[in-house]
Amino acid sequence: MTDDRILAAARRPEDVDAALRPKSLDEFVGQRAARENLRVFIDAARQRGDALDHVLFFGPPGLGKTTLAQIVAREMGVGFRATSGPVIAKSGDLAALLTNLEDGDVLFIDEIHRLAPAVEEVLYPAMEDRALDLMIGEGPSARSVRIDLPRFTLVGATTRQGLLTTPLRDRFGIPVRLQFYTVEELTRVVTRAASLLDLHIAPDGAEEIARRSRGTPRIAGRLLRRVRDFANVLGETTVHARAADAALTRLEVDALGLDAMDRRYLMMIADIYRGGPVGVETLAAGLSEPRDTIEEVIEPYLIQIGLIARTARGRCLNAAGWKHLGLNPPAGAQEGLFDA
Ligand SMILES: Nc1ncnc2c1ncn2[C@@H]1O[C@H](COP(=O)(O)OP(=O)(O)OP(=O)(O)O)[C@@H](O)[C@H]1O
Ligand SMILES: [Mg+2]
Repeated sequence: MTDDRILAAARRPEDVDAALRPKSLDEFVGQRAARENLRVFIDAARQRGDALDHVLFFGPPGLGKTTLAQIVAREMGVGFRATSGPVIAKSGDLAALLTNLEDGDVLFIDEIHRLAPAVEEVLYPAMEDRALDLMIGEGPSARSVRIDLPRFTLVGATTRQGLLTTPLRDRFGIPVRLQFYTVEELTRVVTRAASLLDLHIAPDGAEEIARRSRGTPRIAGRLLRRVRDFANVLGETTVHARAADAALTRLEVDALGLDAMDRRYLMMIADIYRGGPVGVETLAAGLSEPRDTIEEVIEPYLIQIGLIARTARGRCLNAAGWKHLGLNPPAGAQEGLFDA
């Protein structure tokens, strides 16, 4: 279900992200604080001729974590090796990866919150001392041997910073939280992507797509492609706001950029739970969606734009949420408590 959503922020095969990926920090739109800090740390490391300290990127899907990881390697002028938490099954797999790195390389571990505990243990001395502790032999005669590793930078990415163990989190010298993009930033992302796709788009057309992209560049790129399809079929040479709006409405992306799944989620809180509070497990069961999807993909943006609130007792619909659904909160609903 979730995979079919045009607005799902998770990567899909047809996204061909690579074509639209910015290749340098200067090309990368938005995330100003993160960009400026990275620039300083990269320049400093280069001046010292040292590897960059380990970097952790965290934030909702599609905001540019993988893209920034690649940019870090490029700006440092070093090699880039990529893997992901669930792929590294055994500690030996990670040991093999680490011993094969070249001096200064970036090792990118996506979904780093999903590393097996035994694998994570190998990572600690590797990150801290650039060393690998290997056990040789078994039983009473077993002993541990320390192997030195090349200098390297671990770049981790996660959508769930809260699921990282403290020892792992503490070993990243440069933690970077990615934020949802503003409409102005996404307008630049759309304009840039359109020119890479050889599509003429009017400023109001780019802004219309930007406003409906859930603060997420990946979604902006995807919506742009679908709008392009409609424009092609209709024989429009330049995409204006009206054409973008017509295409997005047909795709059931509403004025705030919410899709059918978001509206089902909001309706469930409104209709069945009178605005909440309602627990996330209950919502997950009612919507037949995994709890992770609700928490990582659906909720962050709805919270960001103030339609719902996450409280200790569960999720509540805010006044703006009721309004967006075109409904009035029932007398005595909880929302007023959280809107102030
Ligand atoms: N700042 C940006 N400017 C322009 N395009 C961007 C920017 N950030 C991301 N993109 C585009 O958005 C898409 C998704 O980015 P990316 O794959 O880096 O996201 P992610 O955070 O790694 O997502 P996930 O959590 O699913 O792995 C890519 O096509 C990329 O080109
Ligand atoms: Mg990624």
